[in-house]
Amino acid sequence: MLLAMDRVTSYYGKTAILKDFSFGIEEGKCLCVLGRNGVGKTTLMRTIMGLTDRSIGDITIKGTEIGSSPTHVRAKLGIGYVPQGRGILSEFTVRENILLGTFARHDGRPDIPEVCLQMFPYLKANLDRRAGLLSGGQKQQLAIARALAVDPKILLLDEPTEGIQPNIVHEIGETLMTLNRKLGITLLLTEQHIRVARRLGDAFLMVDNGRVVASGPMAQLTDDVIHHYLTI
Ligand SMILES: Nc1ncnc2c1ncn2[C@@H]1O[C@H](COP(=O)(O)OP(=O)(O)OP(=O)(O)O)[C@@H](O)[C@H]1O
Repeated sequence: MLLAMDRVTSYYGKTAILKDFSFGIEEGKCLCVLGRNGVGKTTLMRTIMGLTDRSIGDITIKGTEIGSSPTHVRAKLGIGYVPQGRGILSEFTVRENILLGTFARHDGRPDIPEVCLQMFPYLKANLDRRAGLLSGGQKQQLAIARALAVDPKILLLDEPTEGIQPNIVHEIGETLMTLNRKLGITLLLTEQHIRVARRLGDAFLMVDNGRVVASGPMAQLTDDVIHHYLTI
């Protein structure tokens, strides 16, 4: 397994949000995390990055235990993170936003890796543009480019298509497909669009009330499972 959790419970204050949570993702695969609003999907991402108040249980990357490591150490071990809402700094340029990602590179190189620009011609042509002027889809590209700047083995993406115009959702899906299938970057993402999840994911993880309630190869994500856990 590239990344794995074994019986992890994660807390905000004294409240356990993620409970006894176990899963694994093999190198090169794409795992889609599904579940209704508020079930703990974002908390899962933040727990992997070390951004909740506290967690117990094992979190490993390539067998190395990271559950008590600070966030920057986890990033350096090859975990890139595209947070919900993207976390773009509006007053900074496209270039500066991407460079922010390079701080966590394991080789310490402070330049923009070629892959970031190859993937996103718009960003390449607009490096000096203020990020606040970008469209939602372009900001999402920028957040992905910034996460790629750490040269990650695995990319965590929290709702990458949220708040994006319907016609661009497909485009973001294609970008993620390229990262996974062509560049071999392992993906762990939360996704509201079932069609996108089905197309991208090798496997799924259904979360309810902070626990894994169903999981398996994407072919096993039946309409029944969706109906049971996702419709209100
Ligand atoms: N910083 C925080 N402090 C305390 N409680 C929090 C914090 N962040 C989230 N929670 C709580 O943890 C639970 C899970 O939230 P989380 O954001 O992980 O869910 P989610 O599945 O990602 O939902 P959404 O899709 O709405 O973002 C919620 O009950 C939420 O109120």
